Amino acid sequence: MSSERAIELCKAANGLEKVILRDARGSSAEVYLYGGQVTSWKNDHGEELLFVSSKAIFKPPKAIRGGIPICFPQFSNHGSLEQHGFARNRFWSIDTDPPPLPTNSSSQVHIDLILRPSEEDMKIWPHSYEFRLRIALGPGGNLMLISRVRNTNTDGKPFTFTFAYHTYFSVSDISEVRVEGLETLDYLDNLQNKERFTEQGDAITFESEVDKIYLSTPTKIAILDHEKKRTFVIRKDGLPDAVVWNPWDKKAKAMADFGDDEYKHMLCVEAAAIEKPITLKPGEEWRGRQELSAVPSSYCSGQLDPQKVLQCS
Ligand SMILES: O=P(O)(O)OC[C@H]1O[C@@H](O)[C@H](O)[C@@H](O)[C@@H]1O
Repeated sequence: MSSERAIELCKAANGLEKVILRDARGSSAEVYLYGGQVTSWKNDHGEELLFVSSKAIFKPPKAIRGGIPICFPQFSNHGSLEQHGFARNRFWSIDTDPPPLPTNSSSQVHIDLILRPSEEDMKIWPHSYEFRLRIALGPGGNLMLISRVRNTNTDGKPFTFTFAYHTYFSVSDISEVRVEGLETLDYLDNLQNKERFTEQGDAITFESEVDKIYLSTPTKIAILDHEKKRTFVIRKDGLPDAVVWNPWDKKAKAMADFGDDEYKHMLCVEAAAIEKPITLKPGEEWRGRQELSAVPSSYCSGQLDPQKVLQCS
């Protein structure tokens, strides 16, 4: 753990343990050890940037509805495991002595978590692994997540997995939101038997349920919230795909842990590795990194490059 004063471990809902990170300028993040899940990210004005449902159930075995669930070792129902794998409803531990990372994130306020399989887990996914997750508050209050998955099998066997940072962004009104960086890309539509389509030229806007896996996406994606005059920028490495999900009204009503109207105030854009699953031989390690920033923005229609969106703020 870095700088003790900036990190607090406390008991939260239902006795679950939560780590709070605070940087010198007042940005903060909260992480539940249950799920290794970020449940809050606030800017230096104390504004919440992530969505967590008012109906979220903070109790195992249900995953927490909102924040940044970790989907591992399976995204969605792309395999025989439970939906989105099991990492999001396991208890992670604080990793007090993680191997160094070749980034400068160790100088920032950060916490390292680790997940290893239990004997029960080995029955459903018979592989030995170490999943290390670093959560850091970077310059300007950026939220960085770095995942490292290592194959520690002693039987010589490789394993294969899919992965997503299932980030729920808080938005003012979904009808006023547009996503830039995914136009003209191919996607698999989960609402149409995972059939493959090509997105048309315009930035993506929302007027009904959406559940798409965009393939081979750029490393930067922007979410423009017109009403809030805020732009989220997602930067990602090792995560070629991006899922865009909003349940809209009917699915919202069908989810017990989600308010009927809450779909208006959230959008999931999920940095992911799905189409080409990751295979690791014993001793090999995979790394997947996501950095989120939130900046004030004016409405810049048709800017395909998120960097330009930043420049015109
Ligand atoms: O309800 P869950 O298991 O958290 O999943 C929520 C959604 O997660 C998205 O990532 C999937 O693409 C959707 O198909 C799914 O409905």
